[in-house]
Amino acid sequence: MTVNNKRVFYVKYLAHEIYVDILKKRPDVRLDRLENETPEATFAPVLADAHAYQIGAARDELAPHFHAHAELLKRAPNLLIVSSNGAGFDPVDVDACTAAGVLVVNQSGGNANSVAEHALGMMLTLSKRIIQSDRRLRREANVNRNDLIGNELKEKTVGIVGLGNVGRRIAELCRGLLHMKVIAYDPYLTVDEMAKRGGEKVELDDLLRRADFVSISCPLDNKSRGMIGAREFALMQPHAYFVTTARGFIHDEKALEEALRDKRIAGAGLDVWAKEPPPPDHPLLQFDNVLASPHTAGVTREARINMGRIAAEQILDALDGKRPPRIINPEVWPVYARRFEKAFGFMPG
Ligand SMILES: O=C(O)CC[C@@H](O)C(=O)O
Repeated sequence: MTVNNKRVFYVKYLAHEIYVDILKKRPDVRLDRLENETPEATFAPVLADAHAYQIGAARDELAPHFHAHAELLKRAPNLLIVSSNGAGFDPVDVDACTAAGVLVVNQSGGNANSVAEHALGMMLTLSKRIIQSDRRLRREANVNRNDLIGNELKEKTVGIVGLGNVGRRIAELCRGLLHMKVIAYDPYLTVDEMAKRGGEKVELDDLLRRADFVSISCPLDNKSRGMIGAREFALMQPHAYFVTTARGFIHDEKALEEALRDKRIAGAGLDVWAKEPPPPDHPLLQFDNVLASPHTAGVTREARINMGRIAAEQILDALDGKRPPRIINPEVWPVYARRFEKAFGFMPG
């Protein structure tokens, strides 16, 4: 085996050590670690050499010069694969990668349970008014319990937007654990596929009108960007909660602020933001009925280990000439295969 002929680089703080451990076991792989603070000039030689690049999934967390855009790709002529640490791949310009013959993979499914549990936690916390109870108890001597009447989730309707890995797990938990009714909007799934994933297929407007909890778990793309705005919040019931663990920009923050101010909905659970992390004086953080987290739905030990392992396996698949299972741009394969052959002397299968 040729030593060190496959070159991988990753941005340090984003990768779990299991990722490093797996790749380090391979004598044919040279692994370069960069820090998020590494200046552009320093990583130019690494870039010029690299076959594989492990990148973060959240846009604002990664220094802009690390984003996999056309400029970066021009300076990385040997690059075969860009791999996002998450299910999302915000810092990756997929079209530019496809044009350059570079495979893009994500780690979809690796953090699905963690994200779904977070969505469920938000629904429970909001509905049972746990945060409000906690806050009031800390500042008031005689809290009136009747001000804090909550609702059970049992037999309520959850409307899930996007029934992929995360949405499906939310559906399972809501139905199985809490005996909720599940309706879902996902234009990519048929009625039967939806039923297999435990949801009744409905259109988005219908979902917004019927749901007691609206939970967003679809990817951010051109179709979902701005999908939930003033019109959509107006369709929701006044007692309904809006929860999102997907991406900022799918919902319009200004419209949500207005819906909350006008009491058109009961509250919101927000893990994702247009700008992350949101500043403490963000208007949405001023509402007592907003439960907020800084994109931590998938930040659990278990998810990090899963994601790191899957990411390392997919990088090795690609560098060993096997087709990784989670390709975002499968149409690139023929061009990729020719580039791979040129680099390693055989066609990937
Ligand atoms: O960095 C992470 O925790 C992953 C982000 C998560 O939203 C995902 O895209 O899977």
